[in-house]
Amino acid sequence: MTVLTSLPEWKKLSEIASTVKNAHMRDWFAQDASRADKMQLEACGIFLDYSKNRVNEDALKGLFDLARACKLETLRDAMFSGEQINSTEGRAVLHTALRNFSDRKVMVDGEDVMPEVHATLSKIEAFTASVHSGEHKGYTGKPIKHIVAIGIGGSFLGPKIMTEALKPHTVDAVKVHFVANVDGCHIHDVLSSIDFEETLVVMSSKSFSTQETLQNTLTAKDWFLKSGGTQEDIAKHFVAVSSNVKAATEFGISADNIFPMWDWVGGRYSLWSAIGLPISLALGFENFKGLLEGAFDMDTHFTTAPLEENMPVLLALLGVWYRNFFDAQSHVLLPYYHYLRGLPAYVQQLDMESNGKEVTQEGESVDYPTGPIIWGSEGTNGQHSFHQLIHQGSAVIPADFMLPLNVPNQDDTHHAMLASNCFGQTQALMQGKTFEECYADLDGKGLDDAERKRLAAHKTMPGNKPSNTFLFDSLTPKTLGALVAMYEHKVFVQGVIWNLNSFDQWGVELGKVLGNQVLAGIQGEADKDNFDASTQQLIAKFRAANAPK
Ligand SMILES: O=P(O)(O)OC[C@H]1O[C@H](O)[C@H](O)[C@@H](O)[C@@H]1O
Repeated sequence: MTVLTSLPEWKKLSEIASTVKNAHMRDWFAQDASRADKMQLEACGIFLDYSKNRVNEDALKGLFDLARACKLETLRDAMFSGEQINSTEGRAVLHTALRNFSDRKVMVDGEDVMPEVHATLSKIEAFTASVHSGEHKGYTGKPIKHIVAIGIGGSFLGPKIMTEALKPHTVDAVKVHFVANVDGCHIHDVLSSIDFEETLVVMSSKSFSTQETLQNTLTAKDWFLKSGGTQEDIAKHFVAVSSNVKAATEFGISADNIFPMWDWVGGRYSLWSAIGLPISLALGFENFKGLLEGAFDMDTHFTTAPLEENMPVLLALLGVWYRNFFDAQSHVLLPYYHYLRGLPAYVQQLDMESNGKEVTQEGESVDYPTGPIIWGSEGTNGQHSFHQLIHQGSAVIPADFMLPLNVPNQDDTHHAMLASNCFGQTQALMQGKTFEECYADLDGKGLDDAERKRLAAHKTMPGNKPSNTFLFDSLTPKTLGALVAMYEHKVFVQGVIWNLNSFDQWGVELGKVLGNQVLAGIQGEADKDNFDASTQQLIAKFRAANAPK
């Protein structure tokens, strides 16, 4: 038995869960007219209605007791103060320092990192201004019109999805194109549509060793040189963001053109660092700063609000409740806002790369489920496809619905329909439709009783399906920053409860190593006996199809 499952708080929750499983939220709402009023929270411009969850007062109390038993507050403070909580890599975890607008010093190895953070922000601000004003010119004197942002994983998803979410704030001066996949089709499509004299490449790689990013940058460099640029002109057209300044300079990026980041910023937590440069270029520095300010507000809420009123803590505990006591295997995110459609993919990396682990901090196997599968897409589209499984499938799938109360260029009819679908879905999931209601609906349809019962069974929706609903005024940079930080802290809290190191990613690292070994096999530079029979067969097929004709 692990420490977690032997805690009395854990055992108590198991008992509470067995009672709660027999209750229906429909009845709770009928019995308590103030349920919705009691089960809501507001923080940093985000309103949360969590009343449509399968929790009563006992369950909530039990969950907060569990958080305290797991020393959540102590570990939270350890993260913020720069302790090396990433124990397998010996690193501090300080993405919160990147958006620290207080006077608080943040110490790493005895040194305050805030001056470096501020200097980098100033560099981003100045560079953004010089590109937007046309002061930074390409080597033929033309202003920059296109930014090709190359990166993958955390060096891609954050910048791309935040830029997309804040589309109404896009500047006219430049167009930002994101390239992640090593599939040559992607970079080809981008480069073939733009003029190299007006293009700036931003290469983002914390490690400066990621195959996809290096190759895409080499391809862009090759394109630039073949189009007519020279080696000396590269400085005006290529900049890099990396914590590995040595590798970046060796690659040919001039030292002045390197925006630094640090090993205490995890890849999936890096959009707040210079990895966010493409966001600043796409939206303007003030909007990038707005994101950071919103995240800082959420950090302040997370570190100061009592656990019972703490949004990330509450969300995390609800997630633990379903994952560990209701066997929920996944969690769905449903933004009812077209521009926020990428958020599920963003949170997918954040959550699954952080808590997709099965050993505890001490290296023991867990005896409880950990990180769920995160998925989702924009509403209302999903209603016409996968929502079926959320309504009537056999698994519990907790859902996060989110809706801005106002949108840019608002068409009131469209917007009212969007909202009504969002709210209607949460209502349908909670209430369901009983067999008796469905049976009654089939009265007078000329069916015999057996057929009427058979059809009613198919139409019955059990309900009792949990959801959170988030509302915000409109999706400003600040609100988005707060929303993303809220999910970051939710993931952190779950990592604390599950006693995981949420900040390494050894599974992904192995994939990178094996990918390079197989590449050597494909290029005929590795002994085939290095590979299992299946992989040998696949390599052979590929080599045959690509053999010189
Ligand atoms: O920024 P890079 O060093 O190129 O890394 C890019 C990505 O690589 C890996 O896949 C990691 O798991 C991600 O967390 C990281 O964001």
